[in-house]
Amino acid sequence: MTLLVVEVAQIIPYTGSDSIQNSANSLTIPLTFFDLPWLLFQPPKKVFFYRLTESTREHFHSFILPNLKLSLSLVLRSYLPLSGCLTWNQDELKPRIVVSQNDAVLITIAETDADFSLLSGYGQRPASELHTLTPELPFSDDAASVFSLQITLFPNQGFSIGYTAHHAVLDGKTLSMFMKAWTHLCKQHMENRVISLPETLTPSLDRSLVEDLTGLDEQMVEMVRSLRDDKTNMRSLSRGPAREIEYGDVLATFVLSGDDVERLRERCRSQDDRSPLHISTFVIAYAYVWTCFVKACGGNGERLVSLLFSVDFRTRLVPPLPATYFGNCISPVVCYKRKAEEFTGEKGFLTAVKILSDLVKSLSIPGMIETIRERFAILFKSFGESSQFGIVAGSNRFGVYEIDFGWGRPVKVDVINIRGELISMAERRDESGGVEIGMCMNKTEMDTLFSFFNSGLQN
Ligand SMILES: CC(C)(COP(=O)(O)OP(=O)(O)OC[C@H]1O[C@@H](n2cnc3c(N)ncnc32)[C@H](O)[C@@H]1OP(=O)(O)O)[C@@H](O)C(=O)NCCC(=O)NCCSC(=O)CC(=O)O
Repeated sequence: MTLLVVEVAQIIPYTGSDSIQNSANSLTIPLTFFDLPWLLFQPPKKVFFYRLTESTREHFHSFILPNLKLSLSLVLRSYLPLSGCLTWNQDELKPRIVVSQNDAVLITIAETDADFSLLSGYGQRPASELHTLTPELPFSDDAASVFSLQITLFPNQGFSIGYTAHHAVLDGKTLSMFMKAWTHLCKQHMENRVISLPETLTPSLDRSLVEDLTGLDEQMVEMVRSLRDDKTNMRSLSRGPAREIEYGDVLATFVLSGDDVERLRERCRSQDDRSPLHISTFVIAYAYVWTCFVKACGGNGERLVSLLFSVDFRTRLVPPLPATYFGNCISPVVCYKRKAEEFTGEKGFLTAVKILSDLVKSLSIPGMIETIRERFAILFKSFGESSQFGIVAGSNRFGVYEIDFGWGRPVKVDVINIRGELISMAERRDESGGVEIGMCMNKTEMDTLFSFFNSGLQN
């Protein structure tokens, strides 16, 4: 495939015709202890595919692109931090997001001759081609961009919107809310309606809502510093290199229908009717794909494996944060060092369900936030100690298939920064109750995984 960059534009938050309003586009907000550990992670990358019957170059450049750009500028007015950057001054404990007048979101406009139907499908797709649909997110020691976009035309087929975001600035829930807000304003603009965001899509930037009563900010900063490879610049905002995509890697989407989930739920109940299990769609889907993955990896059954997922604490804090809180309000929960053979036997799926069920149930135990630093520290220490470390990006609650700019819902949404046991999850596009699971690995491993996945559903 070839990808031609047509334009690199900067979109600044809309200020109207009144130049005095420009000063309203300046902002400084500190990171919280929820944000700080994510300085050590690679940025999330997602691609939304939109199929269009009319996607000639002419229509794309004269109609679609101007509407996307203008509505982006409009929505950035409410989502100012996205146009800024992270900085970490010598006299400050922690980094902050700084937005100055005329700061902008970098947007790359490209055109590709790749096969839209292939890349936006569910089967095995070349990971290297999918990666070309998301932009770089510039960073240096002194400053790191927060958010960048790439809009790619597949002439006469459709277009994709890919983003790369700084994880220390916002989590998946905020990113989904932003995308929905952008679509909301795009549709209002195209229909010549009054431009305004509903409360549910208006972010709350109020950092005073996240109280640090026990010095967690300082503890998190210390932890982040101790884990940096480069000890010469303790305030560096550089990140290590992203995991290389390997030649021959393919990304595929595994689907569990609502009926599949229900059958798997029944399988748990029939194997264990004593323990009160938390058998949500999320638990069933993660447990099922995890057991298939561990089986597909083969190898020594004694090897140690761990599994983790992120929890949204907005509704779990006392008092809760607004659902519209902008930033990170997530923290991982983990089951460490189980033997792989626990997941490969007849009761492997039930074992995984019980572990995940216990982790979800543990969330109601007081002290989850007070111990957040210790829990992250143990996590970072343990990364190298397990052969496989299951992690879920995304969620089956983000409603990504509702992200419709006015030309129809996306035909497909993919998390791109996944590989191996870092998997992604989303709800099904055309059915409530099911799940889509993204995975990326080499083709031979993927074939093996597919066969475990499909045969396991037929039992
Ligand atoms: C901890 C959890 C994973 C546990 O999920 P569960 O689904 O098992 O448990 P739960 O208590 O939330 O929901 C249990 C049941 O309650 C009901 N229920 C609860 N909340 C609901 C909601 N918002 N919409 C619809 N149903 C809901 C459902 O019936 C569900 O069962 P049923 O489902 O069977 O109907 C989740 O609560 C959570 O916090 N999810 C968000 C994780 C997150 O933000 N990840 C992104 C990380 S950032 C990232 O990765 C970057 C990026 O994305 O870009």
